[in-house]
Amino acid sequence: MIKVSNLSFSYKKGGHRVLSGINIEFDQRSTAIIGQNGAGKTTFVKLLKGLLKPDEGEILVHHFDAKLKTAAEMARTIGLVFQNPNDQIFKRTVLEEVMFGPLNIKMGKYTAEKQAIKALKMVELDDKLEMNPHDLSLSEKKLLCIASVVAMDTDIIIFDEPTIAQDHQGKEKIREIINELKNNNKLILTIIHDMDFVAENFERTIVFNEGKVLLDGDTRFVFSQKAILSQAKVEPPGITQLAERLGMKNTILTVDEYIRVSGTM
Ligand SMILES: Nc1ncnc2c1ncn2[C@@H]1O[C@H](COP(=O)(O)OP(=O)(O)OP(=O)(O)O)[C@@H](O)[C@H]1O
Repeated sequence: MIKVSNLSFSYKKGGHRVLSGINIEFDQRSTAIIGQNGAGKTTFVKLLKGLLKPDEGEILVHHFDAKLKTAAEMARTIGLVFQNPNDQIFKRTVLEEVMFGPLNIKMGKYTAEKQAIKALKMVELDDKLEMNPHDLSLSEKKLLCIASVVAMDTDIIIFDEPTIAQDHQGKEKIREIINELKNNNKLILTIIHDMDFVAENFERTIVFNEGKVLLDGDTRFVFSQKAILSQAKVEPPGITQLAERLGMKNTILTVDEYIRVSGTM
C-alpha cells in the first residue's frame, strides 16, 4: 500500500542529504520506525504524508505517485499524529477540534460529528466534548490528537512518539487504541524510542541510521541483531538483554514470553 523507492531528501538544495537511497515496501504489518535522534525518521514520515517533496525517488501510495496527489487526497489516505499536541490543537472545544479534520476533507457535518464522537469514545474523551482542549492534561491532549486523526478514517495512520508523556495507564490506553486500529485493518506506522513498547506491540521494525535504513524485518529478527543495532546506538529492550545474558537461545521480546520460556527450561 506504500512503496518507497530510492528516496533521497535534503532540506537545502544541494545540501546535506538527510535521507538517501531509502527503499521500503510497507505491508499490513504494524511497523515501528526507530533510530537515534537526527536519523531522519520524522523527515521520512513527512515525505510519506506529502508535507515534504523528495529530491529523488518515488513514493507510491495505493499504487499512485504521491507527487501527483493533491494535499486533500493525501489527507484522506494518510493521517499523522504529531509528537507535540500543541502543534495540532487550535479549536475551542474538544468536539470542534476532532470534527475539524473530517470537515476539512469534505465529510458532511452529520458524518463528521458521528466519526468524531466514535473516535473520542475510542480514546475515552467522549465525556469532555464541550471542554476547551487547552484545559486537558498533556496526556489527554495526546489522546485528543489521536482522536482527531482517527476520525478522518484514513487507511494509514502514522504516530510520532505516541507514548511520550504517558504514564503506565496512558501507555496501556495507546496499546489498546493501536490494537483496535490494527483490527480495523489500518496500517499503523510509529516513530518511537520506547523499545519495550516496540517489542510488545509491533510486528515489523525498521532501523534508521544517518539517513539510511540499517535494518528492516520482523521485530524479533531486528532485536536479535545486537551488533548491527549497536551501530545505530539502539539497545534491545531490557528483557531481551536479560534473557540473552541468562543464556536463553531465542530472542525474547516480552516479560510474559520470558516467564513462559524460563518455565520450560
Ligand atoms: N526543518 C529543517 N530544516 C533543516 N534541517 C532539518 C529540519 N528538520 C530536521 N532537520 C535535520 O534533519 C536531520 C533529521 O532530522 P529528523 O527530525 O528527521 O530526525 P529524527 O530521526 O526524527 O530525530 P528525532 O528522533 O530527534 O525526532 C537532522 O540532522 C535535523 O537537524
